Amino acid sequence: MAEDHVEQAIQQAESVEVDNDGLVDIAPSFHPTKNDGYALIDNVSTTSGKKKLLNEMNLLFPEGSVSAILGPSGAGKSTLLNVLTNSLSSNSKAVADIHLPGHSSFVPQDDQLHGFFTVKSYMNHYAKLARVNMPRNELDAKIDELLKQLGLTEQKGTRVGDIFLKGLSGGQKRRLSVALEALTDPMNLFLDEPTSGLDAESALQLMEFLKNYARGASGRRVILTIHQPSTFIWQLIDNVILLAKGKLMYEGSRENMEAFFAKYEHPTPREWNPADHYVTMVNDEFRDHARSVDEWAQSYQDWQKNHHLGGPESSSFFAPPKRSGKERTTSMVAAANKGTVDTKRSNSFMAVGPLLYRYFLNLWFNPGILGTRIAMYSMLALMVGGLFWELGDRTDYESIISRTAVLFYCVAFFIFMSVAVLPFTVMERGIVDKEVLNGYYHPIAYQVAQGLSTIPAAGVLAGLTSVIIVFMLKLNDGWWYFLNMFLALCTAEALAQMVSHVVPHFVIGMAGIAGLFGFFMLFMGFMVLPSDFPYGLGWTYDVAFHTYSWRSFMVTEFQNLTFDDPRSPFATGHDVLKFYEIEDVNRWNDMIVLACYAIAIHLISFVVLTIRYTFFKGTIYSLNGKKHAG
Ligand SMILES: Nc1ncnc2c1ncn2[C@@H]1O[C@H](COP(=O)(O)OP(=O)(O)OP(=O)(O)O)[C@@H](O)[C@H]1O
Repeated sequence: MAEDHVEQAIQQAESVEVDNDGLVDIAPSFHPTKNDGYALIDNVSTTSGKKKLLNEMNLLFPEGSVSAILGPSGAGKSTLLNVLTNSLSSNSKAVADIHLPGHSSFVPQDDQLHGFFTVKSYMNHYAKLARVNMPRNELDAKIDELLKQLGLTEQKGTRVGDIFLKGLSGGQKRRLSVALEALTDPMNLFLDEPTSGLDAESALQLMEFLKNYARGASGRRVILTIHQPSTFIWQLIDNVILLAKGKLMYEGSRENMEAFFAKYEHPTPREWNPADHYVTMVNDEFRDHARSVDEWAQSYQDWQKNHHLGGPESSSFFAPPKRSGKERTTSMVAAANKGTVDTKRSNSFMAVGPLLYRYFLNLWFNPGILGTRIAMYSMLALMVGGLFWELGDRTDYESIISRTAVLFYCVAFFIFMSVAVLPFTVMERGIVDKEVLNGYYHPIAYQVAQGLSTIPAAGVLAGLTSVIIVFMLKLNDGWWYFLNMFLALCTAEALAQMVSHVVPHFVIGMAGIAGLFGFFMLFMGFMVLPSDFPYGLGWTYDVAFHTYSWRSFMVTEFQNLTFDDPRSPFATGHDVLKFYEIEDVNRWNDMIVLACYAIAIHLISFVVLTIRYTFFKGTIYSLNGKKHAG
């Protein structure tokens, strides 16, 4: 019985037809055309060159096909996907020529989504981000159709959900991630493990959607990694790239794969899932099989010389496309006539508007960002108000100490609380990474939106604390108090955002920013007078932005006061300011310094983000030694 099976498979392998221009028809549903993509990989390694992540391989991504990158854990699937999407990590490099014409979109494995959007409003948001140029009714119809195909029609009004509010299930989130990218009809749709975590029916529906998507217009292709395709899903894959230990085990039509394994005496037992069989046969990490990974790699080299168009030995790899009615399936021909969505994305700066809108929604719906801080600031301002009730009416000695203590607290604590924005910007980074990679906007557009979005938040918090504290304590010049607190918060948030762009985890970011604020508090001129700074540390007084805020608070409060307490060494507020060596301070100058400080930090953030997204990733060199563009 098994022998029959082997015989049948070998016959299938050997029955491939060679046509009169010398090209090989390897399977009826796999016909390269001029739109086919390819990747000629020489090698992928760590930057030190010590570890080879992928060996030499030539891969073909036929037009209209679903290509699956398959292999055991650690085979190099993600590395290959990263090479194809030009998103290699900074400690790796590649030498490869990649030709995947048209716009590409990548759907990462972990769904990078904001929780406050509903399914429909998220689709609309992405249409705006990508600047889809389509009449409203057509866009609505397209969104409805996509949601229908992905089984999300009933969830149209459901929120995505987050840690605060349960929303879509994991599988629904995955399908939404696909719908968001499919909305703008990328030519190359990449997906990392799109079916992991989905139930059998959802996974099948998603794969059917992807297959139809690939066939949906000429020049499209879907490239995905997959761990364990079910038997149903396996039938929907057109093209397979099987990897093990960074080596190519098989590349080509799925339909011809059985013939390859049968030829080398490993046909799939009838009751087995073929994908499981192939992946198991090339996995020698746990136990030895009859053939080692190297032997399989060599077998494939031998095989492709005779059976594959894309082999390195094949002069037809770059041959002109073979086009005839017979060569393309009916669905592909029909699809070729369909248009694709007109978008104006490509790192557009116009995305600032939709990004800003998204930030405001985030502020409004995400209690962790603004709600908790409003509660904390109000509660503490009320406590300060209660403790120092009507302090402004007092002219005794203790009131001088109380005033300086309160003003120190306002600068130190309220600014310190800005650290709360950091976790949310770090957590959002995955979303931004995905959107920048997919070309929705330039990182600078993101930074501008982020910077602008801090203004209303800082305004609300500064307004709230100013009203409560100035009113309850009867402090001088409420407007000055507000302006000072507002600019100090803007600067602190800019700093927290900048730190969030560089730290690997928000805990490290919070520790870093807490340390920085602690440093600034020490050197702002309250704990140590500027003239008492140890030699060589004078610059810290000017660098700490707390300095400008604190001394402006002090000048605003003390400048016109007189004290009638004989115990007080200070007869006037001016004497107090003189003691702190800030009697000549010009508040306007300090406010300008604070504003410039915030702007300078945002400018540094531009540079940091540009480096992060442009230079801080693995380089792909072309086979002739040049750097890969984009
Ligand atoms: N930048 C790197 N530096 C060092 N080793 C790396 C780097 N990137 C990947 N590797 C190693 O290369 C191998 C392939 O990794 P990759 O993530 O591509 O595998 P995978 O097939 O996607 O695995 P899985 O299915 O488990 O996600 C692994 O052994 C991994 O440790």
